[in-house]
Amino acid sequence: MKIAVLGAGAWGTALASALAAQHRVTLWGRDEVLVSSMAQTHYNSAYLPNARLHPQLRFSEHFDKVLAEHSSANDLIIIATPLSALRSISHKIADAGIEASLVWLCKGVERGTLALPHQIMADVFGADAPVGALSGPSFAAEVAQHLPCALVLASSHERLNMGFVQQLNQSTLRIYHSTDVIGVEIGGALKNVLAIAAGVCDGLELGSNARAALITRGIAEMMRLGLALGAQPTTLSGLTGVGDLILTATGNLSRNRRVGLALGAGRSIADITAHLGHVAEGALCAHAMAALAAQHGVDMPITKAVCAVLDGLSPADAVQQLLTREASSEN
Ligand SMILES: NC(=O)C1=CN([C@@H]2O[C@H](COP(=O)(O)OP(=O)(O)OC[C@H]3O[C@@H](n4cnc5c(N)ncnc54)[C@H](O)[C@@H]3O)[C@@H](O)[C@H]2O)C=CC1
Ligand SMILES: O=C(CO)COP(=O)(O)O
Repeated sequence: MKIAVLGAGAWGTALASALAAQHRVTLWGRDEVLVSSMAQTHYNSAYLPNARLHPQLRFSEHFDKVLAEHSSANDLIIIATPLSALRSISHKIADAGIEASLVWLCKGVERGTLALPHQIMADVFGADAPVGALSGPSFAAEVAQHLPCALVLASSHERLNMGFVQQLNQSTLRIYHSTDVIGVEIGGALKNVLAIAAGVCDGLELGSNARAALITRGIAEMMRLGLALGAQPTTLSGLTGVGDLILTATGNLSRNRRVGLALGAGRSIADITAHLGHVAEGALCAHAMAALAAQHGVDMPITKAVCAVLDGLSPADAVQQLLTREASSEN
């Protein structure tokens, strides 16, 4: 299969390299200098410096040319930018009038509109377009080292749901299919916010009991919001929900967890993001997530606490506020 990956950050690069073992893959990046250096060295020095990229992986900085080469219904285009760029890059793809299927990797809720990624795509391409979300517990650095990883491709379109899933599966990359796009996207968006909370908890050295409690109560928030939006409980407890939360809340490769650790250690969010070098979607969408929950009348105390810390409340005070809420039933 011919695949174009648009966006040469950590995840786009790692996935493109993994898929290049079985497909003809072109990685598009907007930074000419980085693309040229990747083509010469087969390393992405800016976003994934320790992984040698697959020798068959192709590179390009020519957006229109890459789209023209992946314009048929048999081709797949994977959008690997942060959520903030999904709408603008999708409009550029729509302008090209191509028939390829589209998959996005970003996780989050759009600020302002409170749209999930699939709603952004429906705005741009219409409700019946062959599009889908690829999500799940997947640190880019591990996928780039060919370590095993399981993902979910969620789409309501037959072409993606069965056809492409079969073709994308390979020995170290197991891809399940799902039609529960909302469930997959809510889990992926919220786990980033909850990973910040877990990082804060560990940054404050509150112990393993506290972290287990926080993650479990985070799952309760994920279930409440997901169910209110029409997600299936089995999706929320699956790879893209609880699975990705376990990874991101406990694994130090997570940028969101590292944001939380640094907040817990007393650093400001402005200082942390200025030095992170990557996107931390949880920090960008925590307020939108809280607004979405409020819109649906869903109580999300941990998400609200993360928003308060991002707004400058001291992490210790945020923890005190969480712990001293009125007693309530667990369920
Ligand atoms: N890194 C990881 O392990 C995983 C990341 N994700 C998600 O994938 C998305 C991308 O993450 P990463 O690649 O890790 O981020 P990153 O911060 O490593 O790289 C972001 C890339 O997007 C590019 N970009 C930003 N705005 C753009 C625009 N308007 N047009 C074209 N390119 C643009 C940047 O130049 C950079 O190459 C995020 O939503 C993230 O949550 C999902 C699963 C795993
Ligand atoms: O989504 C991810 C793993 O599945 C990556 O998480 P971070 O963005 O926190 O690094």
